Amino acid sequence: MSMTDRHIAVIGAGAWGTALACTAARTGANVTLWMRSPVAPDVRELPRLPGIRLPDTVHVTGEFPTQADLVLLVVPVQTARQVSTSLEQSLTPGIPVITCCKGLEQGTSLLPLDVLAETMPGRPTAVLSGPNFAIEVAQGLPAAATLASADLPLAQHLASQLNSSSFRLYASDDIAGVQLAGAAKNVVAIGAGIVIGAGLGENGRAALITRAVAEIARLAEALGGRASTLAGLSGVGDLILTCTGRGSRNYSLGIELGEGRSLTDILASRTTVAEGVLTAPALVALAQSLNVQVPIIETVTHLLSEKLTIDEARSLLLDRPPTVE
Ligand SMILES: NC(=O)C1=CN([C@@H]2O[C@H](COP(=O)(O)OP(=O)(O)OC[C@H]3O[C@@H](n4cnc5c(N)ncnc54)[C@H](O)[C@@H]3O)[C@@H](O)[C@H]2O)C=CC1
Ligand SMILES: O=C(CO)COP(=O)(O)O
Repeated sequence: MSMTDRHIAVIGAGAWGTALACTAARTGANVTLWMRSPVAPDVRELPRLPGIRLPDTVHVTGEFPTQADLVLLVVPVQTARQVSTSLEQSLTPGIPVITCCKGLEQGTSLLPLDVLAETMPGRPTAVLSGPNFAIEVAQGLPAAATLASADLPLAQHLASQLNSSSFRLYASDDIAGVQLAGAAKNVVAIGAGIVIGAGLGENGRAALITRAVAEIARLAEALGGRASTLAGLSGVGDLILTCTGRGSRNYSLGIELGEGRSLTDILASRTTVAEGVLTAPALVALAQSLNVQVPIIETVTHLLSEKLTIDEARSLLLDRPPTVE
């Protein structure tokens, strides 16, 4: 099959789905982009990424695909169960689905691939995660990400299908580590934003990010993942981007919280998803069930639910007994 005979289906036309449709089109594939409220076929600019013109080989549709070479699921993680359940009814068995969601399901604390194992049993699946602001990927600026599957040859095949000269993909088989890193970095980014918004300084932010790596690595290992994954694109890579880049919705939400705005006010003024807000309590529940200590993630969760003030949170983290690194 030539590269141009391929069909990549993208489910979800938010910022990230729109960007992934653009990068998939750059591989030479034909792309269908599923939208809840589809626009007319001649509309070439979508609301979540204004200023980005969709390539001619991207076709926007309101119909789920029945056939494709691979499918990217790019919806907010809290809707992954509902959307994948509907998708499963039309998609031919055996077609691989790659989740691009970053977060844990509220209530169950399940990682996206565990949700798909329930809604799409038996289907080959993988996860895509890395330091990737949608707008830059859509513009074709250089970026890289990890594509992980429990089946490494499948991960390598899928990575080769999405790889291009602007979007470089690395294969992995550490699905627990990659998914957990992608979920947790959103919570850590809220914490990093709070540090900056409250004027606590860049030293504090660097310390918070670094100690969070240790926390996430412990959790990843408890779930059967590898601590070394945290040194990769889905770990430190995405923490660097999301905990320092003003383009991050989670980090900017944290900054506003640190400046004293209430979570309710901030969320009311936004239309885009900040996955860390609902993932934070789900991560705490997961850590408790695995008996893993996650003081930073727990503190951010308490700040979000206003169980702690910023002053109390600062004391709680800094007054912990000294330990070895
Ligand atoms: N924006 C980014 O730079 C990146 C986002 N991600 C992840 O991708 C996922 C999606 O994020 P974005 O595209 O940025 O979100 P977004 O906030 O830009 O858009 C979300 C989209 O999902 C749709 N949607 C909401 N509820 C739905 C439902 N019940 N059924 C179907 N569609 C529904 C909305 O209409 C909207 O188009 C998140 O898990 C995010 O963490 C990952 C990497 C980069
Ligand atoms: O996942 C992202 C970058 O890798 C996007 O981060 P935000 O969801 O915080 O904007």
